[in-house]
Amino acid sequence: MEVTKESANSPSLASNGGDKAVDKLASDVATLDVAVPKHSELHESNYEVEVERADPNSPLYSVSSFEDLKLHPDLLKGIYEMGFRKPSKIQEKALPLLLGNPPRNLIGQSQSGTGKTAAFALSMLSRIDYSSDVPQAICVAPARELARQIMAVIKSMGKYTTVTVAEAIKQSVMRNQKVNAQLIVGTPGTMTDLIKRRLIDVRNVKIFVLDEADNMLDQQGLGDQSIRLKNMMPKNTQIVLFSATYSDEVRDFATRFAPDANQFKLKVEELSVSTIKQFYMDCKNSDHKFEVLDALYALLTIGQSIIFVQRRDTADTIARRMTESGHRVINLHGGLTPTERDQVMDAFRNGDAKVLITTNVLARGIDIMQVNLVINYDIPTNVTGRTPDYETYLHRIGRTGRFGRTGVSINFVHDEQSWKLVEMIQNHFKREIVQVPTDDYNKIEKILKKEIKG
Ligand SMILES: Nc1ncnc2c1ncn2[C@@H]1O[C@H](COP(=O)(O)OP(=O)(O)OP(=O)(O)O)[C@@H](O)[C@H]1O
Repeated sequence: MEVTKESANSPSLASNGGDKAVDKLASDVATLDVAVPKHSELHESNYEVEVERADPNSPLYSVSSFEDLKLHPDLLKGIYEMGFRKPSKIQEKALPLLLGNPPRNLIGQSQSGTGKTAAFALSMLSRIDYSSDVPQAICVAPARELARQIMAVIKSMGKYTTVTVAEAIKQSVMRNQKVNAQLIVGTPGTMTDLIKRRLIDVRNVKIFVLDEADNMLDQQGLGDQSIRLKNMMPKNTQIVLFSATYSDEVRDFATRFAPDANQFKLKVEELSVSTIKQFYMDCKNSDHKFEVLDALYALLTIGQSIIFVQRRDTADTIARRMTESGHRVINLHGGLTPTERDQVMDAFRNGDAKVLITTNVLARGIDIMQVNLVINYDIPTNVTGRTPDYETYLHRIGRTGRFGRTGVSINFVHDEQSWKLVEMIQNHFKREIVQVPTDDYNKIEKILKKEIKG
């Protein structure tokens, strides 16, 4: 099998494009490492991606180029400058359907970290009439951090267009100020509020995107807001839903929310990404979990990691105890103010902080290439605590292993119930969750280093 060469220094970049301006830009950017995050182990990471992409069964595999997808040359410039060379499978398959006329709704599903954001961002940017200064594309996501991240992607992709953009998240809009941007990304509460107060005029909206759509339709409050929002849009608005997961019930609801949609579905055994290795550690009791965490972080110095807990107060406690123990950690949950949340997220994103403790608020969508370890300090469960929250589990571990890179996830088990939950998760996704010892740190170090390095 031939391995596709895709490093940022590839000389063959955009060689099949017809547009001179794009070719020129492609050769200009060929020497730039624009897509390379500050702290990544670049060469190994790119190698992993190349190998993964050569496999036709990989969600990153595609036969076409971005030029084949008939994107506007200005958008091609933007995506090449981001370091993208070839579409992923979901981008290759969804973009032609999303851009077709008359516009048709879409319910998209693809594994975590496989480029869904670009698929809907490029669709929004392609649908806008740039001569008209009114809102035309609206996107909502369940958390402010995710909305901000989507906005950053849109700004990069749209860099060579004249698109005007705005964020509809708490504290982003001045009181009573009208939002005239062509493309608006936000959280459903603030978006609803601004539309209701006629600060966003939705009469010319052509495309309405729900990222993490299953979550947006499923959660009580969010679901009602999403329906309300949809009802505010013009009748012929193209509705686009994306997620890595749709439980059967949500899929049913989604097909009513986005009628007559083109659909992409994954089978359950395709859901988890093979490059994310899954482990569990058998702790003696809930106190022992902290000791194991503490010892683990005395070993781990590579890359960045996220520790997920179920409750805000646990996040605070773990953060305090880890700090007392001499580790540098940061902590983010819904109890912080918007400004605090932004500061914490920015510190993690730019690599100033290496260990982030958080709740499910960051389980979905957050894309930071250098995260190579996810710890489920608490296993995600449904309200009863008796069954796993399979979707949240998949999204949480999907914060690592982005776009074909390797990653490790470790589940902490401390009693029969949590052990059962892990077993149920293993059976559900049909992927092995391997035990690592809690008492042999040499062995743990070896296992983790091997997997984290790929
Ligand atoms: N065609 C491409 N070539 C190279 N990198 C890409 C390409 N498409 C996306 N990426 C990169 O892959 C990473 C993951 O993409 P993205 O965040 O869109 O994943 P996702 O499918 O939305 O994941 P999640 O389900 O976790 O939300 C991003 O860093 C993005 O820049």
